[in-house]
Amino acid sequence: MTLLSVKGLTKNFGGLCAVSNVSMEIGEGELIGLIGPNGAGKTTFFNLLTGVYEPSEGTIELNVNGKMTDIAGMKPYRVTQLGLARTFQNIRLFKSMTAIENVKIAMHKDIRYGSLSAILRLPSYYKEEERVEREAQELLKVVGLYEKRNERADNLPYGEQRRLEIARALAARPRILFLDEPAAGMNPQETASLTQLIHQIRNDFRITIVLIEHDMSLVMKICERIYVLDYGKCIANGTPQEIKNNEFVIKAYLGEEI
Ligand SMILES: Nc1ncnc2c1ncn2[C@@H]1O[C@H](COP(=O)(O)OP(=O)(O)OP(=O)(O)O)[C@@H](O)[C@H]1O
Repeated sequence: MTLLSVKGLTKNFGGLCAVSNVSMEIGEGELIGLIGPNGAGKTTFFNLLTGVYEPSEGTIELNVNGKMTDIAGMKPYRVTQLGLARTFQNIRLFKSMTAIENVKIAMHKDIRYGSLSAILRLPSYYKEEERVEREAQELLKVVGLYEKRNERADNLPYGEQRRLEIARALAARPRILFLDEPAAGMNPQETASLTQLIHQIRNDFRITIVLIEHDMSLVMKICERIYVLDYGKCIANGTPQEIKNNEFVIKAYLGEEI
């Protein structure tokens, strides 16, 4: 089943065409890689899908209860409500909050008590707070940060901050998770364990994942399909094997190992 359908997506910044006529079909449960040299337009593409930018041209349709719905230009909070969550290339945690507070704050959209219950501290308030606490703890276990749940986010090593961002994105119960360079700044061991984690999340949470990544070992190991951007254009898409052998891709990465 098609979950997200992107057609002819284009974004111009003045005279620069950062994303040019890109189309992409994403099926439910797929794990898709988006690669390309620096400045190819990958983050801009994510920003268009998650409502940060309005497209200059093109359509973005999300399957909402079986109906393809145009989400292009919708506000980011609305896009999140419809089931798209993301992490950022430059980590955006609440630095002075603890790990668990960072996860809990992302659950606000489905908190089930009213403001009156909160002010009067009614039983429904405590019950709901317990549920949120329990779910946040479970998510921290998934990403391997349960023991560090009470540490401030900015005291965590870089690799753990990236994992915390993933837990926070999962707290929004997404249908599609967009990961922007999740392995950036990680050493080879951290990257290997992150690779496993992403695979496990896709299988356990039964969600669709699209990731931007420069680490080819990660991309080639877990992505079922890969799209390649170069100067804003999609120059190839296919299985990891097809991408490895694609002459346009080899040219775009001239001299680099794919
Ligand atoms: N808000 C903006 N205003 C003007 N130009 C922008 C803006 N955002 C991105 N660009 C330009 O658009 C092009 C694509 O940038 P983008 O960040 O999407 O590339 P990328 O593939 O994610 O790169 P990297 O791998 O280095 O993160 C670049 O030339 C960038 O300078």
